[in-house]
Amino acid sequence: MKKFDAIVIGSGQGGTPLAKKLAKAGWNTALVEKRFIGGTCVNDGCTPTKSMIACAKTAYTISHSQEWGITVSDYKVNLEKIIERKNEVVNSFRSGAERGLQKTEGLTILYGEAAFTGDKTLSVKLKDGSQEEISADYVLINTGALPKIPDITGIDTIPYLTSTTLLDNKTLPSHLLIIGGSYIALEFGQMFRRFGSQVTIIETSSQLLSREDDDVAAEVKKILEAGGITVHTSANIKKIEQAGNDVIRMELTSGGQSHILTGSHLLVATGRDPQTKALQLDKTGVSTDDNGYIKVNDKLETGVPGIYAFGDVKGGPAFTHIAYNDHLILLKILVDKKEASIKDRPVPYCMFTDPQLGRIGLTEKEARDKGLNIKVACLSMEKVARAIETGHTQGFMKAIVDAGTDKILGAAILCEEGGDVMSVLQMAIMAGFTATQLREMVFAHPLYTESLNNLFATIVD
Ligand SMILES: Cc1cc2nc3c(=O)[nH]c(=O)nc-3n(C[C@H](O)[C@H](O)[C@H](O)COP(=O)(O)OP(=O)(O)OC[C@H]3O[C@@H](n4cnc5c(N)ncnc54)[C@H](O)[C@@H]3O)c2cc1C
Ligand SMILES: NC(=O)c1ccc[n+]([C@@H]2O[C@H](COP(=O)([O-])OP(=O)(O)OC[C@H]3O[C@@H](n4cnc5c(N)ncnc54)[C@H](O)[C@@H]3O)[C@@H](O)[C@H]2O)c1
Repeated sequence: MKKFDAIVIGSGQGGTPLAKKLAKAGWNTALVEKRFIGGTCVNDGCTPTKSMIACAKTAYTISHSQEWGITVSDYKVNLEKIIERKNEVVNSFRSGAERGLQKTEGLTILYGEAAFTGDKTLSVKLKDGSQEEISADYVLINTGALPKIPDITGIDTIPYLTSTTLLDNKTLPSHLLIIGGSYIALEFGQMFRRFGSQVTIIETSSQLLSREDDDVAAEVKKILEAGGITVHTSANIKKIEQAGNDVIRMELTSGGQSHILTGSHLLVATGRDPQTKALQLDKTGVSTDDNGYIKVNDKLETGVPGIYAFGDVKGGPAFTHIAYNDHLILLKILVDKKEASIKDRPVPYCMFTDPQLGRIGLTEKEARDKGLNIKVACLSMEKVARAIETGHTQGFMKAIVDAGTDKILGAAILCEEGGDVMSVLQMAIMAGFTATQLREMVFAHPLYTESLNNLFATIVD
């Protein structure tokens, strides 16, 4: 049995930098990865989707070029080329990360699947079929999540797609049915609509993006529908079946009415399940919740001292920047021997539809549910100079302000580059700036951020 100081399982956005930095700090470290270096973000998530969304935006701009006074007589979407471009970006990110790991002294990479045999001992089924037994004082689990498939009658009889397999599907769907109405459904839905597919989104909740305020969700729905996407909310899918070659038939109710939909392809985008099964956690004292997520405390430690879990596999917000921040917290605790915790850290995020939805802090609903005395600032993008000049007037900016302290509690920025505008507000929140300070701050003209002056002017009594 080979003995290490630390074993990191999974090379996601947390595991890769953590393994590298532990080794650089002098820890004899092993990194176990069963698939590709880089994990979900690089291989199946952020990188490939954002690369393809950029192509979809180009197609959209060309198809609407008349609005800018430019005539383009013809254009064609070449999905194979788009996938090729996406693969080039993914491969460059993956091989860059792999090279960085390979040249790190004190780091052993094991390409295989890890399973616990005891609290601090693991068996790795290597890709060449052999087995390696390893142990360490510290085991750090970063095994991520996989698409969740809901229990719907007939779903197992059809060749459904997931966010992973759709990325390499070289046939443009004539009609893409999408189950789910959150980030994955909306980013892929708009992307494929812009590539030329007919798209229908089927969501079980009463609104898209069920965690967001209803006015934000309604505006997103309006924008998607204006782009030609059909949306069913409050949907209950009764049955799915293959109804002949390339025809998928779905029976559902939505809004109290029965519907029969037919499509050429089906994307299942109903959330993700943690990758904990293969780990054989029953050989350890590590416990999971009812959904299989590993239970950790605010310091990311499981019930077994020395075993930690971080990133998506621990549950909570599933974003790359959260997995990355988890690794920084672990480094502080393990290497620097300092106090650090995930408690009360900001959780910004951005949905990469067009326009983007940048989000930070409390929603209006969350603030009201907490009984806070708030003011709500809201500015339509139709009143923003930069948006009018560039022709991006869909959406609005909204901020929640504490009526007593004038401090900003949260924001939803639904506009072109909404993620970046949200990040400016995130820094303002962290710095403790007031709404009045932002209303009076000098921003360069004509930027989207300049409109923060006008956004906060909407709540002046
Ligand atoms: C389509 C899509 C788009 C997304 N877009 C965004 C976005 O724009 N912004 C954003 O912030 N987030 C986005 N996300 C979420 C983001 O990708 C994840 O939150 C992030 O990748 C989680 O990283 P992680 O380090 O927890 O795990 P992962 O990146 O999932 O890595 C886990 C790794 O562990 C390996 N592994 C699992 N089990 C074992 C085992 N037993 N032995 C060895 N190795 C194992 C896996 O092969 C994998 O490589 C997106 C996700 C998807 C699916
Ligand atoms: N831009 C980003 O940051 C980004 C982009 C994509 C994914 N992600 C991450 O990936 C994770 C997974 O995303 P997701 O969109 O799959 O999951 P999600 O958990 O956010 O949403 C799943 C949606 O599917 C719906 N649903 C579940 N079962 C259904 C059914 N039977 N019929 C109809 N609808 C059903 C739910 O009500 C929910 O709206 C997210 O947690 C997110 O953090 C992030």
